Amino acid sequence: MDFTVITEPKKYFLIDFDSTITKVEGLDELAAIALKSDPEGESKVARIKELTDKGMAGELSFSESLTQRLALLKANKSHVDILIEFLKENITDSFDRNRAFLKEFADQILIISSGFKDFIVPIAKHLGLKPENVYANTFIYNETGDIVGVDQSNPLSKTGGKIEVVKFLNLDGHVSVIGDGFTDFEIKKHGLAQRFYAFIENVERSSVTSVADFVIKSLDEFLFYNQLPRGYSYPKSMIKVLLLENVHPAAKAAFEEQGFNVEFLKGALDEDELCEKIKDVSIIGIRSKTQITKRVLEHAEKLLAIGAFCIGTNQIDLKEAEKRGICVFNAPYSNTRSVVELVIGEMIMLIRKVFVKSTGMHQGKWDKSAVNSFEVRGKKLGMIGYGHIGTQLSVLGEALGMEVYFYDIADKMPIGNAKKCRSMEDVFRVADIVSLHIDGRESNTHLIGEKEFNQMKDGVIFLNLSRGHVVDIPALVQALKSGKVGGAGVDVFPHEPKTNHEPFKSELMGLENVILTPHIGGSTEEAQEGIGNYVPERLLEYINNGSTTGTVNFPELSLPLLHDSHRLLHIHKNVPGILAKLNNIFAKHHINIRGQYLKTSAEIGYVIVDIEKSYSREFVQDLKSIEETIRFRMLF
Ligand SMILES: NC(=O)c1ccc[n+]([C@@H]2O[C@H](COP(=O)([O-])OP(=O)(O)OC[C@H]3O[C@@H](n4cnc5c(N)ncnc54)[C@H](O)[C@@H]3O)[C@@H](O)[C@H]2O)c1
Ligand SMILES: O=C(O)CC[C@@H](O)C(=O)O
Repeated sequence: MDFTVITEPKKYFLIDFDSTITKVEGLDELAAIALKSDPEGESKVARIKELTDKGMAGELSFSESLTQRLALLKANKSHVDILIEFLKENITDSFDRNRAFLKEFADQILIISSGFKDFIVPIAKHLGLKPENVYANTFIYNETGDIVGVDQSNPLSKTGGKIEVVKFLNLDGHVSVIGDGFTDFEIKKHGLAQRFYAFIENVERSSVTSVADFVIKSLDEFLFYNQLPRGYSYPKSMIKVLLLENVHPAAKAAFEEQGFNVEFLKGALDEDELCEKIKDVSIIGIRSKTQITKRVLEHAEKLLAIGAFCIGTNQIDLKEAEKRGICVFNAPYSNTRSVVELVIGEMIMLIRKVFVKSTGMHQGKWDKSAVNSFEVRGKKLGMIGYGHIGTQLSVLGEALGMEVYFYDIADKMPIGNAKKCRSMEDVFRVADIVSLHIDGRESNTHLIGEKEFNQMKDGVIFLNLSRGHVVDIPALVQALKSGKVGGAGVDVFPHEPKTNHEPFKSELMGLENVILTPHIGGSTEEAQEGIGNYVPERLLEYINNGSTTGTVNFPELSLPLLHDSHRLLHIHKNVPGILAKLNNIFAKHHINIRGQYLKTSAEIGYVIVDIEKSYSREFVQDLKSIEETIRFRMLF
């Protein structure tokens, strides 16, 4: 073989091809293409894959694995052409998004592969790499184009071939090897490279990762560690996302698609567990059970954003999060319809005594009677809280022929014929059905107690699908037992089990005409899917672009997409003079500003500056060292 000896420049990147530059093993895919119409094709392909794995894991000598695979493969030139097109569609994601690096460093990037030049060279060209830097095997074809063997004079067709090739290249400089196989590690093992990076974006082999200097989930990580030009400012695979409380799988998929490192847990975590778990988490997704307290936030050194996969955010210390520069998002609309439908269903069941009758029937009791069973038509529906849910219920209630009354601490415009009341008491005095739709702010704790129940009509139907702590439960129990409240639907409780495996306990259990549901007002497939898409979109917009659209605790800014610039995101304490300090640093370093955005709240300021791509490390250091800085990020 005639290998050109490269001595310049000083840094070399030796990269494996199969399952590293592409998502798949070329020879396995060639087998699948060639054996597509072979009746024993599937078992042959499986056998070929098994042999590939054994070769890559070092369990079978490479030449043995190659010989056995080729014997099973009945391929020809036309199959190779199909394979090339297939591989173009299956470039590993992080290689695809870092084409700029591949092109810029093409002279220093060498593909060292036991695969075949026949398909590697076209892919290398496709990525802007140099065909002359591809070291790989070649097929031997007969005159009709069938693959009949491999060029045996090529050292790469033999066990230890990669070592021999790299020895021959005699590279004078710092050599890094990136690959998924044991034979890649062997280059380093034989002293021919300074570092071996086990590449696990496509496949992870413990025999390889256990011997690696670094295990990298993507090329982004390699480029980040080595401070090389890259498509992402920070590798997404190094950003940990923790999703709790069984949020919809769409959320997990949304983060994984972009290469984030996602951990998904079905239940909630208690404060101690969360304090431990949150230390290396950058994004957390929760529902209503996980309490993100001040103490939890004190442990959350890396946390950038919180996603509440629900409406309520009272489980999060929003002020503390803001102070720490952690942006919180929720899903204000996606489950409102589901709650409203459950309220309607429950009030009909309760006012007709359907639930009591059904329970009786299960015990063999036939009670055909109209006594104390009513229609909702013409009844007065009283709501406390007239927000997203209250207003929707107002419309559906009127559609059922009810008269709607509401009280809200904020000045809300009545929808349809709904009547605005001046106090809760005004609502209680008239309503046949009282439904709570207030938020869970702390001051609403025990908003409804003995005094409030006494203000209601005798036999009133009472519904709480808002938050558990807003009702004094012993007072409700008393009101139900005395008959003051004729029936109740309760979906939310002061203490709710963390998971489906924990038992539920409440003084409301066993009472007549009481529907208890396990906080499922928003738990429909439709609502959960909607939330599972909506919240990750907001979180990703923030992480990738800096936009805080829809935040519940941050200055809200919708930013244009980043184009041909670097974006600086500076979160600081809102005290006078910060903008001047920032601008002085820009002036000192002669930075050309392309766009600047600022929004403040009483507590913090959020400044975004888009600048030209060239600037010094000292400039970044100066920005970070502004005393009032809470958080600083760069995006490109
Ligand atoms: N059961 C469930 O599964 C479920 C599902 C979704 C929402 N929720 C809960 O339902 C509640 C309402 O949700 P939303 O989307 O309509 O919220 P929202 O923020 O749109 O509306 C809440 C309204 O309550 C008003 N309010 C707050 N305190 C009040 C008080 N003391 N007196 C009168 N009005 C008061 C606010 O001004 C606001 O208009 C929230 O607590 C939410 O967490 C529960
Ligand atoms: O799904 C949940 O855990 C909470 C649902 C509901 O209470 C909400 O706030 O949206």
